[in-house]
Amino acid sequence: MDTWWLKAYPDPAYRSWVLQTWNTAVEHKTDIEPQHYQVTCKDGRLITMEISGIYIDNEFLAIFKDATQRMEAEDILRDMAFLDSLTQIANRRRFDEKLIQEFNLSITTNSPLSLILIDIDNFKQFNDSYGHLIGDECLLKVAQCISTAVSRPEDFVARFGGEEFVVLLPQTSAAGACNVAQKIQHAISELTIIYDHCFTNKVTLSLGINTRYNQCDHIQLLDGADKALYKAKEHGRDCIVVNQ
Ligand SMILES: Nc1nc2c(ncn2[C@@H]2O[C@H](COP(=O)(O)OP(=O)(O)OP(=O)(O)O)[C@@H](O)[C@H]2O)c(=O)[nH]1
Repeated sequence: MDTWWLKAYPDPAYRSWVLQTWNTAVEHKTDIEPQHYQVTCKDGRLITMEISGIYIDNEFLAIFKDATQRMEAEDILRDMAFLDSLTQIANRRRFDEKLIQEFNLSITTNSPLSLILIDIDNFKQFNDSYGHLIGDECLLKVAQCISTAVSRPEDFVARFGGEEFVVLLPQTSAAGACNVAQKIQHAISELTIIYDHCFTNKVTLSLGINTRYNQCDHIQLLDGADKALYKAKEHGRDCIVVNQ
């Protein structure tokens, strides 16, 4: 049995936590609620077991279920619910959740929070010239460019809808957000999309920035970025505007 414990739970800290959970249940003669444990198989594979225990007349009945496949399926479903299938970045639903989380965190920690709303310029014309498939490829490449330009782990990129993207920048002032917006513009200026063996016209973006200010709520934060984006379009596109 000791050898089994060593093999199934090679990490000493994790093994001691699992043992403690089980020993406590045995001591208190209580059932063990189903929990997931990472168990190492004989061949070294790591699987997730759902393990529960029922205490019956001084005996303990342990129930082991391999939950690996179910959890993988759940991961896929979660990804499908929160990932945009075309661009493989977070979707609008995920962004809406994240915005509220980060907004509340920025109030609690009294730190700045900036948001960049991005729209591909004249995308209707792009689709009309090259077709929807190349349009879709363009959206995927723009999403990749934005994600690569945004480097800090806490920064968050999502497809806002259609040809619009959004970047959420925790702990970032308006000046910092401008730097990120410039990096995105630079990355896009180097973007190439091939149509019929030739490069398509250059893709450009309009970007609107807003930073959380006192008394504003998360809707106003988004609304301010939208107003700035509208101004960027009015100013002739391919530019960055900060909401004042
Ligand atoms: N290929 C493709 N096109 C999309 C997708 N979502 C939105 N679009 C297209 O994006 C275009 C957006 O057009 P408009 O809202 O007129 O904006 P625009 O042409 O970019 O003009 P400005 O924003 O003013 O620069 C429309 O033609 C939509 O059909 C998509 O998933 N794939």
